[in-house]
Amino acid sequence: MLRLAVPNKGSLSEAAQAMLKEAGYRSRRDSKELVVVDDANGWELFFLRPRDIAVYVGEGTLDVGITGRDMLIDSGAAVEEIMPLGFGASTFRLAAAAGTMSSVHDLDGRRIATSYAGLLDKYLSDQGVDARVIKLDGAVETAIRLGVADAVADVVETGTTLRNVGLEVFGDPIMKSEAVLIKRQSAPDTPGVDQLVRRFQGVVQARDFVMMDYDIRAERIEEAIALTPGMEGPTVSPLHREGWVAVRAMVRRKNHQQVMDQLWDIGARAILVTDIYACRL
Ligand SMILES: Nc1ncnc2c1ncn2[C@@H]1O[C@H](COP(=O)(O)OP(=O)(O)OP(=O)(O)O)[C@@H](O)[C@H]1O
Ligand SMILES: O=P(O)(O)OC[C@H]1O[C@H](OP(=O)(O)OP(=O)(O)O)[C@H](O)[C@@H]1O
Ligand SMILES: [Mg+2]
Repeated sequence: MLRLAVPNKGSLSEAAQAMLKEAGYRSRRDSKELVVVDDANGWELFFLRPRDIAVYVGEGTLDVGITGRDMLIDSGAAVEEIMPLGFGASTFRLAAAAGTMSSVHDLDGRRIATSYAGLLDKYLSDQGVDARVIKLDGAVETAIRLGVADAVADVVETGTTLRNVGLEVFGDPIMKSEAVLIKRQSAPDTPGVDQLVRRFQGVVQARDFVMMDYDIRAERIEEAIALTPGMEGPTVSPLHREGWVAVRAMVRRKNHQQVMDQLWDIGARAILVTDIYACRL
């Protein structure tokens, strides 16, 4: 049996379980279940804190894990990224009371609160800044108000948490993160892990693309193919109506409305867009 680590709580937990389910793996019945055996696929799933996952995988006790890229870097564990998973996007940033700081160099000799001390230490030394890092477990935004720190370094997604306590980001973003699949550094490829990666890639692609079907006059087909080139090339089939063809192609979800506008302008009609339930490209 291969072993996969899945976040048991926090921002990545639900999305990671949804991905496993879509990829055909068992998920847990309730949030108190810490180990799930998926006999059909030959995997044991371990539900662990996202922060600990890189450590377990780095020690070689688990084959692969799902965690945040920021947590991977923060852990300093001997792990490497196999693939990004397309959820849990966030940016790791510096913040301070509005108008008080403008660059990382303003932090020289100051105190910075964070729950990502490994990541912050590395950034400060790369930037040649000598500051004191105060390691906290969470809710670090409050540390400034309570006089424990002059600035914070934390995950920002919508910015709501910072705004609520009157803080503002400053300096360059430290890093962009998202959920990633990880393995131990230079661990050999195994068929079971390759299969999991292919399934996850299928889920990411099924979410990224839609299927587009439309009818168009045969003489406009080259223009249409330029707009919807598909993967290996679109499927073009004859229509019962003389001089018309039907086209079927995968299109990036985020562009699909623009593509529909452009197809309409060159005379395409009966344009249909459907979700892709699963795929292997
Ligand atoms: N608001 C958010 N939006 C998107 N991703 C986030 C957000 N907060 C954290 N993350 C990401 O989720 C990952 C794990 O963070 P999370 O907050 O779940 O862990 P934690 O702080 O250890 O757990 P908890 O918050 O339950 O104590 C990190 O990679 C982080 O970048
Ligand atoms: O920009 P926003 O959308 O407001 O999200 C960012 C917040 O989300 C996370 O907190 P979490 O809920 O994980 O609590 P924690 O600080 O205890 O980890 C993170 O630490 C920020 O506080
Ligand atoms: Mg958190």
